[in-house]
Amino acid sequence: MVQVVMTVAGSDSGGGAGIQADLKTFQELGVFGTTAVTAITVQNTKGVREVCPMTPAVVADQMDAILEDFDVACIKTGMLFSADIIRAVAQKLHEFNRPLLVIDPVMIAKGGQSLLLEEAITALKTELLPLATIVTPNIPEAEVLAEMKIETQEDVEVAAKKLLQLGVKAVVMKGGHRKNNENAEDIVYMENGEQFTVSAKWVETKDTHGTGCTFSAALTAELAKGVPLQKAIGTAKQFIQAAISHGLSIGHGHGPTNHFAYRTFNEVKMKEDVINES
Ligand SMILES: Nc1ncnc2c1ncn2[C@@H]1O[C@H](COP(=O)(O)OP(=O)(O)OP(=O)(O)O)[C@@H](O)[C@H]1O
Ligand SMILES: Cc1ncc(COP(=O)(O)O)c(N)n1
Repeated sequence: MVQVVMTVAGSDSGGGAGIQADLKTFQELGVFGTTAVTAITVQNTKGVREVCPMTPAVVADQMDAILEDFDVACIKTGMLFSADIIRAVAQKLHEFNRPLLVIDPVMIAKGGQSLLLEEAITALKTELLPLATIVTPNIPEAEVLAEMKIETQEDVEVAAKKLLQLGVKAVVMKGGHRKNNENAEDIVYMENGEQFTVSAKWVETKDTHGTGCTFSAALTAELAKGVPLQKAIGTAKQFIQAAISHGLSIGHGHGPTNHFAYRTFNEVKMKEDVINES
């Protein structure tokens, strides 16, 4: 039976990030995607021109409609925009028995525009993160959530541990913003103290619009299928690596990643395992 997943995120009219990236990724990985739209963004590869948030009640109603009808195996959150929307989402998760939850703590678009109000950070930390199966911050997002500067490898670990203390079960510290990261390494910290890395090959490209959304959507799809966490993260890494390295080069700014590359270029799938135990 096909697994149903839901993304609670913003719409990207440019199609490379947000709800659109999530649905394309879900489709490619064989799960049935549903949505609760938190905001409409007027956006293309050159940036975000306008943000039009939904009311928290409409976000909650969309979640209700899906969760009372389908047996949703895994939910992911992306752009949540405001504290009120975050509270509405957290309340629905409690009401519907907290399914598996992937939180991509989206804060700032590649073009620099804010996708999360500053007033929402406390609600994200105190109301939503404690419900997470896994959270996937990039380095600037981890700095905000852990309230510290991240410069060294030790800083990455200290910040991850702070997030685990909020009640998150696992943290993927994504490496897309780390300097000299030629293995595109992401580091995963688990609540039981285990850690491992996933790595690939750094791709020199400007076409990275939606990398974080696509990675967390792939992870959501795999978890929904019952794949264990470590293997699910490995597949998500292969999916995003294929999507970046076969970038589409469309638009005039940061082009989108190629969501169908993982399926099309199966040499990537056959690559040796991306997981490195430490
Ligand atoms: N140029 C690149 N080459 C290879 N892998 C990359 C590259 N840029 C990002 N990645 C990988 O893509 C995934 C997403 O990481 P990234 O840090 O870019 O997320 P993000 O900043 O949240 O994305 P977004 O900007 O879309 O929100 C990670 O696995 C990261 O290692
Ligand atoms: C609706 C929405 N959600 C997420 C992102 C982040 O993606 P990026 O950092 O690549 O711009 C975005 N730009 N728009």
